[in-house]
Order: sequence, then structure tokens, then C-alpha cells
Amino acid sequence: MRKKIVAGNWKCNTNLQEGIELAKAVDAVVASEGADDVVVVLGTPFTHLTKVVESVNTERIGVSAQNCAAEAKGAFTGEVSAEMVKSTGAEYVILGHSERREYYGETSETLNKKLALTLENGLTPIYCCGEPLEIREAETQNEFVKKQLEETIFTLSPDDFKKLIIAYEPIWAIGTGKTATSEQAQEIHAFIRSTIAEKFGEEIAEGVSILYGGSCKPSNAKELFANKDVDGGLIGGASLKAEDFLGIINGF
Ligand SMILES: O=C(CO)COP(=O)(O)O
Repeated sequence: MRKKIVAGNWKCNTNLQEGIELAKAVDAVVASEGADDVVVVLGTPFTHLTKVVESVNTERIGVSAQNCAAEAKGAFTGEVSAEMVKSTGAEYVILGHSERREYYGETSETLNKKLALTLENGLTPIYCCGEPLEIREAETQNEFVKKQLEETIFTLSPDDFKKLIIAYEPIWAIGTGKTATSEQAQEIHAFIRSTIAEKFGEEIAEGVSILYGGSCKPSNAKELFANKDVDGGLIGGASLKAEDFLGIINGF
């Protein structure tokens, strides 16, 4: 059975105090009402990691960074390494988010360095892929996403690949209120899984959780998660309110 996962990506939101409050609120609602079989992850700013780890029951809730450095250590002012992330008690790193690819020039090459360092440090990458609007309109999203995968996570060994979580996030659905339809999500998730099967075999493809991200909220989570190849969500805006986030966690 594949893991069901709901991960929040707080992006550049909340100061430290607000972040601690939010983490505690999520911890409380998940403890009392959250479905037991759903893995819950909070993707917080770097500055919050240690405190969020302290503020939640880490047996129940995992903590994630939203990025890490492409280098292990050294003279890279302002960078935060995978080892530093690991030392906070966080267990996951979101990598290759479209906002990092688009606004910070993240290439497949830098992403591959980050993937390697994340895995070397025993962290779980939450690897993001997904197409922009013009690609969806041209109906070439499958080719686009396949290329993203081939340039990055398909270069990993099968053993490393098995450790990944994948998040499919169509850029046109992120923060826009425009969600992919349930059919669109299922179609591309099934495509991603079949592409993985071609590369790594059926067993590995069946084992990897593929999350959907992009304007996922309590009102549409159920329909999205009902699909056979949608194993949960990577949630932006709706992860900033504990009740909304809970509604998504309980959307299976
Ligand atoms: O980018 C996302 C999660 O990583 C999705 O963001 P929204 O849920 O705000 O659309």
C-alpha cells in the first residue's frame, strides 16, 4: 500500500511566532481529529524548523524544509545545507518547486546536486514537477513533465528513487484558485507512474507516492484524492490555516 501524504508548503509566510502557533494548532487538530493513516508534513521556512520540530509530536507530524543548498558546505553566503536541515530534526526537503525553478533559476543540474545531498543526509526529498499554462494549452504536458523527470530523478539509482515523494503541481493551478480537474490530475499522475514503471519497473512505480498540488482545498481534496494515482497533496495557501489543512488531511 502506498503512503497517503498531505504536506503543507508554507512558502514565505509566517514570522517565527506565527509559525509556532500554526504548528501547534495543526498538531492539536491532527492529534484529535486527523486520519491516522495519513502522513502529515509541515514545510516551513528554514528559520522555523527547529522550533516547529519542538512544537509538534514528531511521531505524528514530519517537518520539511522548502529548499536546501546545492553544496555541502563552504563559502556560500546565505545558503542552508542539507546537513543543517537534518540537524534541526526535520526529515524532508521540498525540491524543484516551480517557484524556485522560475524565480531563482533552479536548473536540473542544481536540482540534481540538491537531490544527492538531501539523500546523503538521510532526508526525504519531496520532488516537484509540473507544466506552465502554455504547455497545458498546447497539450504537451506529458512530454514536458517526462523531460523534467528524465533530467533529474530518473538519474537516481533505483534504491534512491524509492525514497522520494513526488508532487505534480501544474503551475497554472498554483495560487490561482484554478485546480486541475479530478480527471486531469488522474490522467497525468497515471502517466507519471507509467513513465516510472518504464524506467524503474512496476514494483517501484507502484510504491512511490505522487501528490497533487495547486489550489487544493477542503472542498476539492476528496474528489482529487479519490483517484487511484493521487496519493495526497502538497498544499500552499490552505496549509496556513489549521482547520483547512485538517479538512484536506481528512479528504481521503
Ligand atoms: O505550490 C503549491 C504547494 O507547493 C500550491 O500552492 P496553492 O495550494 O496555494 O495553490
